[in-house]
Amino acid sequence: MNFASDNTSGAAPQIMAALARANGGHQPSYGNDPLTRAVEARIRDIFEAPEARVYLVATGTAANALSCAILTDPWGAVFCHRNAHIEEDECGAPEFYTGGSKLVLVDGAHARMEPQALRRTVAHTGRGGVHNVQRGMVSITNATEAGAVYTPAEVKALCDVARDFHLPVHMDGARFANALVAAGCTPAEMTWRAGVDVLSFGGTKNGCMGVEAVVIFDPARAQEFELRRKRGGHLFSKHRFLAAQMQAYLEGDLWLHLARHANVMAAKLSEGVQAAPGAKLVHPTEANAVFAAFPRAAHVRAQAGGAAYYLWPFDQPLDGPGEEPLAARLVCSWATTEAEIEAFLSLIS
Ligand SMILES: Cc1ncc(COP(=O)(O)O)c(C=O)c1O
Ligand SMILES: C[C@@H](O)[C@H](N)C(=O)O
Repeated sequence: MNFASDNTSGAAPQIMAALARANGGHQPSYGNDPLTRAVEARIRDIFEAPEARVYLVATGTAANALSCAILTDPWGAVFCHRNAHIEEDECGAPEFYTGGSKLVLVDGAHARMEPQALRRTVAHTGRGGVHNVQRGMVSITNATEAGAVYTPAEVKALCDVARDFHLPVHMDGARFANALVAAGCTPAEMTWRAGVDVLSFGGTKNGCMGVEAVVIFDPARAQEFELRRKRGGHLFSKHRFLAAQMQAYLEGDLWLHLARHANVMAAKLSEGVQAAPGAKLVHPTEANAVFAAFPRAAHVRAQAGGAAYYLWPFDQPLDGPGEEPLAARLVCSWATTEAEIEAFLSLIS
């Protein structure tokens, strides 16, 4: 029973088979191979964006930090939610790769930025001239760090605020497939049609071994990304192995099938947890993660029974003071089974 993260799942068999198939003979390096060309074209097709530029990297943090670096000056603010991954879990990589941009935090329920809160925060920034950081860019996470999903209309509402201040928008889509399946829209509707300029299109959490695609909808921004990717040490020399994963991921809509499975498992788990004694959701279950509080005794039984998961927030101890129920983050993936869910529910009920 592993609900610790979708990062703990293995790679889907189709991905591993694709890696083995791609391992024959010699291929041009650094992304000059035919497989990479094919994947770039496929992604432009999926996003209905023939002018988009596509770049593969191996981690979501690299995708996010390099995306921020082409969207803001070092003296610019990166407006993001206070629980954004780029704020809480990337060890300052966005600040590092941008040359020192300041992350300016915005509130909103379920780690979704609230448009008026964004507007107020941006309006307040940079009014003191050289004495203040300037307005730089906006970064949205979809699905969010609290398992919620922005609809295209909600993405557009934030992008409209950004546009009013002439700011570009990045989307951290480490779980983009989960958000897309949940929202039931097209990739274009969830991104550039809503006003997103650059997308970190995740594959790793959703069944790949390690690949993320940065999709840059304005080709004028591409050259700088190419230089920053190489300079940052994120240009894979045996690039065919990133491309092979991404090609298999997109083949036959595998990416959507894997995400749908994870979301369905999370919905099943969420329903079961809510029926458990003393349990309640702390965030809505909209994608592949369940955020719920349940009694400490249930946590003790679950962990003694072999369930792997994190308390939420991550750093609180199970044996700390107090009697109130403790919250947990329970993440489902392409590999989650109904048997795992039934076993977990039996332990907490
Ligand atoms: C929302 C979100 N964005 C970005 C990342 C970064 O991905 P990576 O750990 O591959 O750097 C993660 C990691 O799980 C994540 O949860
Ligand atoms: C660091 C942790 O948040 C990781 N990104 C995960 O979602 O599991």
